[in-house]
Amino acid sequence: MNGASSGKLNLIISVIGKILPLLIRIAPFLLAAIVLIKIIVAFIPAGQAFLLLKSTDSAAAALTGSAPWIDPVKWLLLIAVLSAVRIGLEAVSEYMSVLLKQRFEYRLEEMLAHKAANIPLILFDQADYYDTLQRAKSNISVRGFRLLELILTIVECLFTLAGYIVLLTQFSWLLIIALIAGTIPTLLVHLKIGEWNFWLQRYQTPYVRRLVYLFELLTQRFAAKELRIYRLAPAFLKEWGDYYWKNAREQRKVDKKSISTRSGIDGWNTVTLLAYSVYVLWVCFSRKLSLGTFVAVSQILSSTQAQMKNVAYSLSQFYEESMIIQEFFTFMDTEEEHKNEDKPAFTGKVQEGISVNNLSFTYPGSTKPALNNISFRINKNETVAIVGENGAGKSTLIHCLIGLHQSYEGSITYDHTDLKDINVASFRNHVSAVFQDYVHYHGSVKENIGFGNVERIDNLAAIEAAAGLSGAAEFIDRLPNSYNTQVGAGFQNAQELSIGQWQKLALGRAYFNDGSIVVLDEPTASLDPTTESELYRQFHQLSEGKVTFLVSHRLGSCRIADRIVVLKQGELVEQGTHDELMKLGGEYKQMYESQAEWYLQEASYKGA
Ligand SMILES: Nc1ncnc2c1ncn2[C@@H]1O[C@H](COP(=O)(O)OP(=O)(O)OP(=O)(O)O)[C@@H](O)[C@H]1O
Repeated sequence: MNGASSGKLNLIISVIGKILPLLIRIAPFLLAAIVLIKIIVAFIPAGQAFLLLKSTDSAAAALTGSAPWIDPVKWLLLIAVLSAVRIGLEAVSEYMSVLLKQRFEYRLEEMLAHKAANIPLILFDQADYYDTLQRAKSNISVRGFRLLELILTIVECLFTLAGYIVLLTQFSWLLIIALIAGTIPTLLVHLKIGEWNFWLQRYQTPYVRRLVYLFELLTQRFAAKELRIYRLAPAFLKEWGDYYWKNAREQRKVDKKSISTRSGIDGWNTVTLLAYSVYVLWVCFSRKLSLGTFVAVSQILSSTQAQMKNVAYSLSQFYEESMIIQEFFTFMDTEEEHKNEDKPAFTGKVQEGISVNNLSFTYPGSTKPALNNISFRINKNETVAIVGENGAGKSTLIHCLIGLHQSYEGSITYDHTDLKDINVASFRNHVSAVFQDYVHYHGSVKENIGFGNVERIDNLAAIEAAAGLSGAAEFIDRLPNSYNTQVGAGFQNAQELSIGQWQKLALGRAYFNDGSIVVLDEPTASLDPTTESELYRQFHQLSEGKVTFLVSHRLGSCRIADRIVVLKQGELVEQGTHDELMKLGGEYKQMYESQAEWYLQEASYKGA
């Protein structure tokens, strides 16, 4: 066996080795019953071929008057009984397959979703991750079950072939060897075709993702406004069409090659069948065998060739599917976030302070660090404002501080424990966050706030209190079903909210969570001035007795912070209180004054 074939075989064996144990764990009895039925059904054609021989011979005898006419009828009746048994067993096995399929599909999708929820956040920023995920999830459940169907088809065909071969041993060994040898080209050709299709799919993954993205731009709500205002639809449609036809052209090329190769091999099979038939005729003639033998062997011949072709085709399909399923298992091998389950739990509250020492972080694939050698300290119960121009590294710093990015250099210590030595789940239990890109949960208002702490999600009084603090209560009371109103466009009977209202719900989540570490990354970007002022007025309610990280471009709001950290191109350039930084006359003062200037100009313009 050459290297390429052993590689194919290894792949097939390795995939079977992963899929079968999974199936056995999910539904051992169902699987066993289906396999048993397939094996019984597999022997029926050989039995029918034998009965055909008997019925043909007894019909020939009845026609010459040497046997009663009822003899062939008995044999024909038995053939019909076998057909009925086959139909009944196949129906039972089909229904069992539906049951098995549901369990199997559920398990594969559950594994995929569980993995995606536990991999490092950083992977979500990498194209490679999306390509692997796209390949892993592309109809994974359907494909997974298809593998099982193919295994069962191959098993059934092999048993049917075994039955035929037992019958043929009585006739000619040479014919058996010729039949097996004649199948090898068919098998190789189908494997090759499977390989062509797989590599095409693999190569096209990024283009297919682009296609899907463009189609979503054209059809989904998030881009609908800009598409109309900037009249972008024709350009996107053209790009979508270009990608569509690029992929289609490549697929056509592979299909053309596959069809012509397949036709060639079908031609070869026709020629070999003719040769086998002539040989059978010659054997029957020279050994003076009965007409029934000739008819039965001829039927076995064409059935054997069809079954062998089926095995070859199923094997090639299996190989193609195996290569795709392999992507699923590759994805399942992705290393998960460090959970530090064996490490001590977080104390629940910062008792002394947090130290950031020489913290650096570089995004994968990037040559420039997003954070470069940053050091500062935060005391207990302090509010720290992190400011800086766009792209300075504020969000990245926050993600490191709360352990969402784990692959940083340097250290972050909470009291005297390194963040990397704290049990992650216990730490996250105490973090409340409003991220810049907070989520719009398409569900009820109650859930949108309650997701801040799912363990207390049924505590409506606490949810209402959180909504009161975040400024959401007022608009919630005006909603048709108050806290039970379904929100988020695109679902039946759901009401869409304004961006500011969504942000108030996100703030409500943070209030409801009541963690001792609070992250507010642009928490008021979409709030109206009155709500924003109110939020900062009652800021102590959110931050009292806690450590709060606040990112805001509205520098006026940073005055409530005990400490301000100024970032520039990933480096910490200044830190201190508002007054200290104003006195320093550096980056912060310049930013603050350029913003204040605008308000002053506005005031003088109004006064004029
Ligand atoms: N996923 C990513 N992959 C590579 N580089 C990234 C990624 N996310 C951010 N960056 C880069 O890291 C730097 C810091 O980004 P970050 O989002 O932390 O800035 P920021 O100060 O929060 O900006 P803004 O004020 O615009 O929100 C930027 O140069 C940005 O281009």
